Amino acid sequence: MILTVTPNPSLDRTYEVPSLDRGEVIRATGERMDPGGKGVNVSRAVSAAGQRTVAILPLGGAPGALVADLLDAQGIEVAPVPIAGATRSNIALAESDGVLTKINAPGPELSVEEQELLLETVRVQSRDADWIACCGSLPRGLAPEWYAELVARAHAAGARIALDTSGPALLAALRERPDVVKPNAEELAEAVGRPLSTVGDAVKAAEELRERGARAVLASLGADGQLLVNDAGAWFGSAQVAAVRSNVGAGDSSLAGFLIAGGSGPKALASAVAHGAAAVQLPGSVMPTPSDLDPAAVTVTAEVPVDRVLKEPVS
Ligand SMILES: O=P(O)(O)OC[C@@]1(O)O[C@H](CO)[C@@H](O)[C@@H]1O
Repeated sequence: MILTVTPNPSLDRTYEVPSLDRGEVIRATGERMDPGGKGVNVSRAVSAAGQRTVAILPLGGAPGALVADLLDAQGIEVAPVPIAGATRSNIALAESDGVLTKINAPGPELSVEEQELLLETVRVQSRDADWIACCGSLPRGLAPEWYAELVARAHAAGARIALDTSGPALLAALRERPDVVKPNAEELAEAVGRPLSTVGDAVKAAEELRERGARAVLASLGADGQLLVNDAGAWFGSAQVAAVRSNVGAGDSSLAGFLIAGGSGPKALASAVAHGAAAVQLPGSVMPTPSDLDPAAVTVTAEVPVDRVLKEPVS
């Protein structure tokens, strides 16, 4: 079973607009609502793959009730933590030329009691978890060390941890040796405090995260592909993608692909790449089902193209 923890979930609202004109009233040509937050998306992708998952998330207010309804409609098992504040709504503005602008709200503040209940819910649910995926930003009230605490507790209970977060929360958690961390290129560059211009720069940054405690690093490099670095070596994976529709949730789909394929080694990387490539070709944060995957379009190699210049370098 893959357990996911999303401390700061969201009601994701996507508006399709012809173009973004600042200061103008913009009439949307389409809109959709998805239950969101990175761990929630991982659960949606795991469930779409036919594997068991439970999503732990604080839920409150009308947006929280909507998120619960949407997850229920998708058949996702949820362990909700009721909170007094209202779950945030995150907005995505998708322009017709494919450019997407996202506005992520800070989310509600969790009281000390709610934080405790969240940790207790993780403890109870983690009993039959093979993996616990801890994903996304922390809501107000949770200290940057919160994920570190969660990793320590989960390891003590014998579970493996996949962590997808950024900034101080990522850095603080490294010392507890998460089994895999999943930064994107920006998060990787931020973590090591230097720009990334080549695939080799990303390999060096991933090695540095391993030196600081991560057992494995699964880094998504956007259109360039994905990198897996662990104690056995480094692999690079990429896929042919016909047309990108939305990259919202693509990293979450990748992490789900990685975990459902065992969570280590090149086969899991190939599954991560296939899931990420399928997700970007679907609208909003729709997660792929097995029929959306095209494993034949995926290449994974141990000959990492270290000199390759990134299409989307991080300065
Ligand atoms: O603010 P965070 O927690 O970093 O990210 C939240 C979020 O952008 O991540 C998901 C896509 O990965 C969306 O469903 C959601 O809106």
